[in-house]
Amino acid sequence: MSASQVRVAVLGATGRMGRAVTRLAHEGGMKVVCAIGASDEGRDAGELAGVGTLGVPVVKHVSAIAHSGADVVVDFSTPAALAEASVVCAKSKIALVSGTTGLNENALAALADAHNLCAVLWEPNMSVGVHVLSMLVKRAVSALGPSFDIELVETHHRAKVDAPSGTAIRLAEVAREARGGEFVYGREGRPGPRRSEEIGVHAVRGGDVIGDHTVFLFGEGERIELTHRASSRDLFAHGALRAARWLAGRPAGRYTLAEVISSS
Ligand SMILES: NC(=O)C1=CN([C@@H]2O[C@H](COP(=O)(O)OP(=O)(O)OC[C@H]3O[C@@H](n4cnc5c(N)ncnc54)[C@H](OP(=O)(O)O)[C@@H]3O)[C@@H](O)[C@H]2O)C=CC1
Ligand SMILES: O=C(O)C1=N[C@H](C(=O)O)C[C@H](O)C1
Repeated sequence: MSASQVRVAVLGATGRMGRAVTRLAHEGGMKVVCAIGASDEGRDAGELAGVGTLGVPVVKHVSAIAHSGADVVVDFSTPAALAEASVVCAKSKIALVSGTTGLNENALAALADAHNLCAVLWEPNMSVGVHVLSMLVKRAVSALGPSFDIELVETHHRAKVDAPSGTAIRLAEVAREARGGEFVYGREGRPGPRRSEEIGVHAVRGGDVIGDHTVFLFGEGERIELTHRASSRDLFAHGALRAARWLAGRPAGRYTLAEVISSS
């Protein structure tokens, strides 16, 4: 769909990502028709996002999506809110783009059910740069072979509630698919010498870091470090809105950012 035709419901509209999504959707000519947040009920979503009054008051209930006229929901919220939205989108046949991380079994099951009834795209990282990073990781891990040790370090702002980041888990999965292995989350005590099959995953939290990911590949006498650093949340919001434009109107199914990038 062209941007001006797409009607968007923003789930998590009062949050860091949701405000960026609302602002960039509006600036990009999309119509924000619904805004959901746990607080700030009744406040205008455009004012919260710094783009002036949009006439879209924040509502608390995810069920509002059903009657909003939205073509697509863009979600950056919590696993519980995403689980609820998956059910509403599935029933109402509304497309769902979600970047929420730290998903529990309930949210994963709700998303999996929704794939059968509406178009769903869930990605732990909506940036094109991280998409390319994961291709580089796959290639480097395969080329270097088992003599190189794989460790991942992610760094995020102090307010992040899940660890390790969804992106770090995805990158670790990419490495494991390339050559097998076993995830080790942090180390403490006396774990003994590192085993070659370990894929170490480590989370650092502090300040206002938007999101850094480094994949270390340690060999004898050399190492490779593949790093992505986000310096603005806008890149994630842009990626999610690009996906939303692409996904709106598509048949039920599970879609990926890779498909969006390769075809739009
Ligand atoms: N895939 C990607 O590219 C990215 C993913 N993320 C992920 O997105 C998620 C949100 O991140 P961020 O914006 O920083 O977090 P925030 O805490 O700033 O925002 C969370 C939003 O969810 C809302 N919310 C919480 N509970 C409910 C509920 N029960 N019903 C409706 N809304 C609810 C909050 O409302 P209120 O503020 O009113 O309490 C808020 O609007 C995280 O999982 C994060 O990891 C983040 C960046 C990029
Ligand atoms: O919570 C965040 O901020 C981010 N979360 C995502 C994740 O968990 O991977 C993506 C990004 O790094 C920012």
